[in-house]
Amino acid sequence: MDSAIEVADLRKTFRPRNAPPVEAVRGVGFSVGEGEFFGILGPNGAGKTTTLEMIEGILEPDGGRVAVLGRSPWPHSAELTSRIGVQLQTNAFFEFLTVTEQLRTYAQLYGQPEERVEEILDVVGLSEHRRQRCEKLSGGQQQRLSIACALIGDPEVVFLDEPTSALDPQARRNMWELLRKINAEGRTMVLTTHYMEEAEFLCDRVAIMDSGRILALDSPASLVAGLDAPTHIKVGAHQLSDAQVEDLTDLGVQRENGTVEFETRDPQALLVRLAEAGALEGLAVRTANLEDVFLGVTGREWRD
Ligand SMILES: Nc1ncnc2c1ncn2[C@@H]1O[C@H](COP(=O)(O)OP(=O)(O)OP(=O)(O)O)[C@@H](O)[C@H]1O
Repeated sequence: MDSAIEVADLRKTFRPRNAPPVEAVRGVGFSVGEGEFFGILGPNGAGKTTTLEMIEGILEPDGGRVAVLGRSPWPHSAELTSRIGVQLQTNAFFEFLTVTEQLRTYAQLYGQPEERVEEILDVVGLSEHRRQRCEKLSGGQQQRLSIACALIGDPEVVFLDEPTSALDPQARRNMWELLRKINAEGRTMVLTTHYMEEAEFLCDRVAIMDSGRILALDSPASLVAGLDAPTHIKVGAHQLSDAQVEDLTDLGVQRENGTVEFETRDPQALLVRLAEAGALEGLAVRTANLEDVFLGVTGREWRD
């Protein structure tokens, strides 16, 4: 796969006037293949936005190299700008414009024909709201409009900074479907998120970032498989005597709020024995996920 983005040893330190310097990005490197859906996952303050802005050409790096479609994004080149799409923060819309007027303005800036506006309204599912003023849209609709602005120039690479923050779970799912569709058109996607589930659902590969560094990078499935973590099986505690719990315990057991949770490396055998004991009520099985990967690489619990 040819790469759309190459990043090597990227660094940025902020030097606020009345506060100590903040080393936001401390030597980050990765490449993103053409057509890949790439995610940067990390908690608040990990350095995701700073990294993204240096790749987009919004922020000048202190050190390291970035190439997007074979070109350096800093200083700005109009040629590169026309080939990338950057999702706007939703509060960055032109004031007092309707959805159509907003998109028409962007279409003109990108030298796109008028028809492109209708096309994009359809892609992001905002056709019905075309005459609505931007500030009157719901949170989810505003996020869709910001993605429409990023797509209007028909970009090869699309950058999304936490595109589903502040959305309710249903709107988030709808947004995931939209982002998948955009990626399926052959566009390279780079997304930052602090939602594990989002990274797991959307991304071909994920870089886990914390304190300005990338601590792990692979497909979500490989990151989880690499952990070799046990499976957790939970059932209602009232179904088992203490002796039975002791007998069934493999790696460990935890009791909480009327449940008993076993940790095991042989979930199949444990499930059979629980079935034999007639103790499957309230059954919940949890295999390892990216949360466990984060714990594994940082030693800290993940908090959204
Ligand atoms: N302009 C700035 N001046 C000073 N410090 C900054 C500036 N921008 C970011 N930082 C600091 O750099 C660090 C990384 O910030 P960044 O916004 O890149 O993190 P993030 O992973 O995107 O977090 P979030 O999910 O909260 O947006 C944080 O400690 C932040 O406070």
